Amino acid sequence: MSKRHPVIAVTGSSGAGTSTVKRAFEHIFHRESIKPVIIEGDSYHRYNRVEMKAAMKKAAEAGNNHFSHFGPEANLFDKIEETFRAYGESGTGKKRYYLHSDEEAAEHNSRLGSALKAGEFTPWEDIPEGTDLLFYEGLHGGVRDGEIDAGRFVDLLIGVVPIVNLEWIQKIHRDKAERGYAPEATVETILRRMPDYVRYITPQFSHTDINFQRVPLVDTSNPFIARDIPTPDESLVIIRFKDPAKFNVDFSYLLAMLQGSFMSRRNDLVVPGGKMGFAMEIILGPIIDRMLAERD
Ligand SMILES: Nc1ncnc2c1ncn2[C@@H]1O[C@H](COP(=O)(O)OP(=O)(O)OP(=O)(O)O)[C@@H](O)[C@H]1O
Ligand SMILES: O=C(CO)[C@H](O)[C@H](O)COP(=O)(O)O
Repeated sequence: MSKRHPVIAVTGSSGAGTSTVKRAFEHIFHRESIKPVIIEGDSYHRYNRVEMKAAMKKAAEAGNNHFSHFGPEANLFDKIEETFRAYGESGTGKKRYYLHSDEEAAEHNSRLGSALKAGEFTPWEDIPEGTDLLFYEGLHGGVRDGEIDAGRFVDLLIGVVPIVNLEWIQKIHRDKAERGYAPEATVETILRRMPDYVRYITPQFSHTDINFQRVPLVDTSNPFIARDIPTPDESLVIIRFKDPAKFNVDFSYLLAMLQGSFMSRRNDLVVPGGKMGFAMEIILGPIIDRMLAERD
């Protein structure tokens, strides 16, 4: 655990909503004049898009149809752990980006003067000096694999976990709207990733400090034909604290502030979906403030 250089990680499956939660954090950082270095989990993929296709084909020829972006073969788990450790020790490290789309490629090409294409990585760059904290958002912020345990160097580990039907609806919609993938292709991806999902994604949520689990209140029985993502008002969010005392969580205060909220278990607070952003601000803002105030 670091005090001088705190590390915060938001971890969740593809389509879970970690990018959406990142935006809530960005509001907190902006309002509190906090200078983060933001690390995107997809930058720790092992292969670019062309290489990944070739690696999947090779694995399939050897009888493995489950080679996926969720597992250790297609990611640099050791580098995630090393980045958290190095930043925690010295506030330094390297970062890069995986360019999902032409828009993202254009943005980085104009910054770097490069001609990178969608599906490629930017070169590794030094993390700028003088940042207040490292903020990771992606698939594997708390991943464990053999000797690797990325979460041991994380000061605040947050899980973003809609129930799985909702996660798939969100993934299918986002992949179509923002990444141009047909729903059938996304369903194939979900199927291919399932063994790694169970082995490497879900176990993280037993080690997270706080989980945000969105639960729809409308029928999502067949996520593969759903036309719309249930709206915030059509959902509840279960917020589960692993150890409320660790972060001085005051449930009475939260219940009073969050109209319509209730406790469903000793550590589980339920809030209306539309209040998720507000709940994040009043829960996470003070935790981050304290983390920064306690820096030695
Ligand atoms: N709380 C929410 N309410 C309504 N829609 C949401 C919510 N969270 C996420 N979504 C929607 O779900 C889709 C996926 O969300 P997002 O892009 O944040 O996922 P992600 O976890 O970052 O995925 P990836 O890791 O693959 O980039 C988006 O269309 C987003 O608008
Ligand atoms: O969201 C993802 C993982 O979080 C993507 O599936 C992954 O980054 C690969 O992207 P693509 O298949 O578009 O190259």
